[in-house]
Amino acid sequence: MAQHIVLDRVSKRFPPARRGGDEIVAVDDVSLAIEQGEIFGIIGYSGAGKSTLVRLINQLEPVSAGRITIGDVPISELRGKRLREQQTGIGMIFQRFNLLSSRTVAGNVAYPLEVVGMGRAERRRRVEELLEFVGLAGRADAYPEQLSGGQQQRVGIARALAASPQVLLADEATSALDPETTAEVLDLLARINRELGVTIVVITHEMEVITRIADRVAVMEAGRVVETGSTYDVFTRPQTATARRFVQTVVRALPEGDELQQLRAQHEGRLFTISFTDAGASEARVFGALARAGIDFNLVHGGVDDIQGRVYGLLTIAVRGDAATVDAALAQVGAGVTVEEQR
Ligand SMILES: Nc1ncnc2c1ncn2[C@@H]1O[C@H](COP(=O)(O)OP(=O)(O)OP(=O)(O)O)[C@@H](O)[C@H]1O
Repeated sequence: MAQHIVLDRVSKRFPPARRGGDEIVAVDDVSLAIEQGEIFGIIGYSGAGKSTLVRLINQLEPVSAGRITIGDVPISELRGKRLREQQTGIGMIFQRFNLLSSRTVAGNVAYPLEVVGMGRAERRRRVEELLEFVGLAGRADAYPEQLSGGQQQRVGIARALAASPQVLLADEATSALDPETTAEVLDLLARINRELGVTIVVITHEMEVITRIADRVAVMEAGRVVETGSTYDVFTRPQTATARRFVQTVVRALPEGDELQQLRAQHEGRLFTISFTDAGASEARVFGALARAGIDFNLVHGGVDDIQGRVYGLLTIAVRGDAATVDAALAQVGAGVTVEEQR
């Protein structure tokens, strides 16, 4: 796939909050290549620099160092009219929707089209088409306050798509929504990506957003990108402590410390952890091998997760029976499933 948004050693520094204080390095020497047509997630703790990074991509903030290109346009080097032209090719949606309360739904969606000077009749057609696309065809004359949060975000999305952008930036776009509405908005973003081929960058602290729609993910910490990879790889094999902490909130982790002690106290026998990815293997092979050998076991921890539609299993079982028989049975399990004893 072609590279679409490329950050080359980008930094953003803000002046110190107080006189004599330290300069704030919000983004610190970040290099990143986001591919054409992918959904790219950015995660990290509050203050890690995610919002700043996104504001650099659309140049709401100038970079302090480095270079950003979108397609073949060096956007970080443009100013004035040429920058504004490029910015219309980048849509943005926000956590708080940022709609104009004095304008109707149609008026909000039309706003960016008025700014670029599109004529009234064409504008009307485009607004209709956009509202249809986001599933709000009947609500053109409503005011934002008459809509649910999910509907307001769909207006925000229609407005962001108005100028047919090639890039859509979503800054915590579902963080103010309930789980059901979040799922609807994520489905809409996935559809925009699939049907319109728009490259989407999502910043979020909600890991479900990433496992549901992001093809790849970057983990930020203190202004730096500390880890990047496919969502599946980062979530099944996190390399940094920060990534591990995020991943564990959605993907079941191995029992450790107190939890492991408790499992030992509650269950007789040896504890084994079974892990497998989506290469056609599953826990059924382990269960089958134990059952055939007449070995008694039960599932005590973990489960099977879905990451971007792919399976990841990490489960712990307590196994009772003669040690040699258990070892022999587990030796039969074969490739694709890893079985490890928790000692
Ligand atoms: N305009 C600004 N002036 C000064 N400091 C800023 C400005 N914008 C951001 N910062 C600082 O830069 C750092 C990164 O902030 P940023 O908002 O990008 O982080 P974030 O990861 O998006 O966090 P959150 O999820 O809380 O928004 C923080 O220390 C923040 O206080």
